[in-house]
Amino acid sequence: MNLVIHLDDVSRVFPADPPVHALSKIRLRVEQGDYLAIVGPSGSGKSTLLNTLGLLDRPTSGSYLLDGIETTTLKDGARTRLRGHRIGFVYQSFHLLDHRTVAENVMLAEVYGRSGGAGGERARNEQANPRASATINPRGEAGGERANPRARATAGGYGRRGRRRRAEEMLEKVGMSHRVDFLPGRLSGGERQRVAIARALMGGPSLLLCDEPTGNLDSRNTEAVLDLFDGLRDQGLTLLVITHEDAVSARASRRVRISDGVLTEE
Ligand SMILES: Nc1ncnc2c1ncn2[C@@H]1O[C@H](COP(=O)(O)OP(=O)(O)OP(=O)(O)O)[C@@H](O)[C@H]1O
Repeated sequence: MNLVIHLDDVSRVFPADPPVHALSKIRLRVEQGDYLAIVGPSGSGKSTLLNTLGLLDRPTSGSYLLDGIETTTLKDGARTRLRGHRIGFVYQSFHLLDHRTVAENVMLAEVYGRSGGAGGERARNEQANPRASATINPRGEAGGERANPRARATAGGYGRRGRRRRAEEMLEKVGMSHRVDFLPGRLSGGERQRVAIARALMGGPSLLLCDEPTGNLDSRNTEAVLDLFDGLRDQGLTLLVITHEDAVSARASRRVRISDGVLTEE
C-alpha cells in the first residue's frame, strides 16, 4: 500500500477564550491515486485540514506522514521544499495574475512554488502589490531560483526556456495549448481554472489539494474540470477536494465528512 497521506490523531487547537478545537484527533489514510471529497458545514474545519495537509499550518499534536515523511518535526525550510515538490494547490478564485500571460502564470509556479502555496500566496501578494514582481529579473528568473540549483533541476531544463517548455506541456495536459499567450482576462472561468490547474501541476506534485475548485464555475465548466480531475487521477495523481457541491463529491471515489473538527468517512 502506497500511502500519500497518513494522519494519526491530528489535532489543531487555535488559542482563544475558549480555545477552538478546529481539528480533533483526525485519523486518515490516503493511498496514491485516491480521489477524496471533503464535505462539511461552514466552520467545521475543512480549510484547517487542507492547510494542515498542504503544510501551510502545523498540527498542535499528532503525526502527519506525507509520502512516508514525518512532516510535523520538519523545520520551515524543509517543509517549504517538500510542499514545493509534492503538493499542488487549486483555489476557487484561480489567483492568476491579470497582467501576465497564461504561459507566464504557469511558469511563475516554479518561481513562487519554492516559497509556498504553489504560487497562491505570493501570487496574491503580487496582485496586491505589483512591486513584489521586482524580485523577477527581465528574463523572468527569480533571485531565489538562482540561489537554489534544485529549483532549476525541477524545471525540466535550465532557466526560462526549460520552464516555458514545461509550462507548455502542462497547458497541453489541461487542454489550454491554444491560449498560451492570452491574458487571463480574455479567458472563460473554466479556462482560468484549467490554467490554475496547469500551474499546480508544474512542480510534478503527487498530491493535488483543491478548495472549492468549481465554486465559481457554471455546470458545463464544472464538468470540464471534473473530467480533467478524472484524467489526472488515472495518471496516478492523488486528489483531495473540498466541496459543498453534490455533483463534485459524487465524482470522488471516497467521501469524508468533517463536523466540528471530527472526521468520518461515508
Ligand atoms: N486563526 C484562527 N484562530 C481562531 N480560530 C480559528 C482560526 N482559524 C479558524 N478558526 C476557527 O476554526 C474553525 C474551523 O475553521 P475552518 O476555516 O477550518 O472552517 P471551514 O470548514 O473551512 O469553514 P468554511 O466552509 O466557512 O470556509 C472555525 O470555528 C473557525 O472560526
